[in-house]
Amino acid sequence: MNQSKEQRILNFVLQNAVRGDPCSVVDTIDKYCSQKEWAMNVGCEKGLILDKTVEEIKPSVVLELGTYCGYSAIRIARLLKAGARLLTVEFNPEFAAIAKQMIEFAGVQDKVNILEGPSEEIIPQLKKKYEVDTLDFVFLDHWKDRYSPDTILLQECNLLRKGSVLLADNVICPGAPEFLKYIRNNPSFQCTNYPAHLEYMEVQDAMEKAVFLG
Ligand SMILES: C[C@H](C[C@H]1O[C@@H](n2cnc3c(N)ncnc32)[C@H](O)[C@@H]1O)NC(=O)c1cc(-c2ccc(F)cc2)cc(O)c1O
Ligand SMILES: [Mg+2]
Repeated sequence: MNQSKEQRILNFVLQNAVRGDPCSVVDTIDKYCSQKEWAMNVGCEKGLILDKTVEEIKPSVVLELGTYCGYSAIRIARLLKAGARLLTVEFNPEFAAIAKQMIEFAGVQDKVNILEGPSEEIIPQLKKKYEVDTLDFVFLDHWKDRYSPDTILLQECNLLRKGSVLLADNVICPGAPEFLKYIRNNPSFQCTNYPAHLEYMEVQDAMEKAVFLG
């Protein structure tokens, strides 16, 4: 049974990155995906925008929607202060299994909890089952047509507080037009656009930051 692309990425990391060194895992994934096989990690250019946002907020509780292989979970977790935690949601069991191994190899497993299932089911469980009060930072990187319904769901579940920050990947490519329309016309959010490129490609993309005003 031939391996999946995600398994090949994991194997390349296990053989070439430094165990316990999150930066080397991130760099090794970028090396593989830029030189051998493209994959939908946020990548290094947009990854820097993600890093800066995390460093600015210094969040205690982070939610990521769309774990994939764990690349952005590792990027975020490596910057979290002691005691801070990342909850990352992935509904594809194969991807969740790859991400678990990637996160453990990077040595950030104590800060990361992978929640397997669809975001629309997990979000309503965050308060009771995962003991979340409110979220300081949310990284949206799952199905692009889920961005706005899940942003509404986060508000309905009282998971956002004044100052909570959302950061959405791919608002240009593949695109999240409904999300942009919703969030930019909503007086409860202060939006900023960060033009960039699709990971590992010279295709226009962008990230959108939205601060919840309460
Ligand atoms: C959606 C994926 C990322 C992951 O999200 C999980 N997922 C989904 N919906 C849910 C849910 N409702 N709940 C939990 N998990 C969920 C899934 O299983 C993937 O692992 N990301 C993308 O599709 C994606 C695609 C591109 C892309 C760009 C140009 C192209 F020509 C082709 C593809 C770039 C990117 O940067 C992406 O991020
Ligand atoms: Mg993405």
